[in-house]
Amino acid sequence: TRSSRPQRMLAHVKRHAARGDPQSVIDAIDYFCRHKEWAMNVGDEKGTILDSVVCEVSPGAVLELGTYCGYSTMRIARLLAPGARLITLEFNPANAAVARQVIAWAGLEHKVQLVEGSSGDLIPQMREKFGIDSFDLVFLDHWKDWYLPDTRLMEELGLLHKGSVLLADNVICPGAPEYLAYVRSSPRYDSRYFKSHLEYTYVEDGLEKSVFPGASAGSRP
Ligand SMILES: O=C(NC/C=C/[C@H]1O[C@@H](n2cnc3cncnc32)[C@H](O)[C@@H]1O)c1cc([N+](=O)[O-])cc(O)c1O
Ligand SMILES: [Mg+2]
Repeated sequence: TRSSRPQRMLAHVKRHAARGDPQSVIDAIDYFCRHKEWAMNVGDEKGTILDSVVCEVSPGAVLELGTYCGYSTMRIARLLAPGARLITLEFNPANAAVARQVIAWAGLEHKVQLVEGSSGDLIPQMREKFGIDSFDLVFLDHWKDWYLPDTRLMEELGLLHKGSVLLADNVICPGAPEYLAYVRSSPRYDSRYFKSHLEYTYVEDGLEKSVFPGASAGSRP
């Protein structure tokens, strides 16, 4: 059967990127998506915003929702301090298989825990199965109408602490209107929009960075 776009992307990485060199893998994927086949990686322009937030937070524990081919997984993992942990969730086994190989080609597999399954099922298992108490940074890039329910789930499970940062891709295109309305209106978040463009295009898109000031915020005085 015909190969998939993620498989063709992986083949391009193996042909053009140097093993153990995350930047060359990132650059190869950006080249592939810009000049051969568009794909829904966060991309280079929004990627630099992602990088700056990761460096600012310098997280000990990161959760990524929606691995896809592992592009943003690599962007985050390459900036993590020794001992910091990145857990990334992906429910499509074919995408997970490609992502594992992309992450391994970059030599970042020891920094990443790629877990196959749906966020709704796996988020409640973070403590018992992965020994995670709370996340310093969450990157939301999975199905857009799951951003809000998964955020509510993380709140209810106490997986966000004072200062935890939620960074959401695509809040304009394709858009996550309910999520955006929630984080921008809730007294529980200090939210800021980073204007950019949809990956590899001139269409407007952006990232929303929302800091969780703590469960006490927004409660009755
Ligand atoms: O639709 C988009 N992203 C959805 C991402 C989906 C990826 O996350 C997984 N997933 C989904 N819910 C999941 C729940 N749990 C685990 N993995 C999950 C899917 O198996 C897929 O690998 C998108 C679309 C455009 N676009 O221009 O159209 C641009 C973008 O940047 C995008 O991110
Ligand atoms: Mg996206």
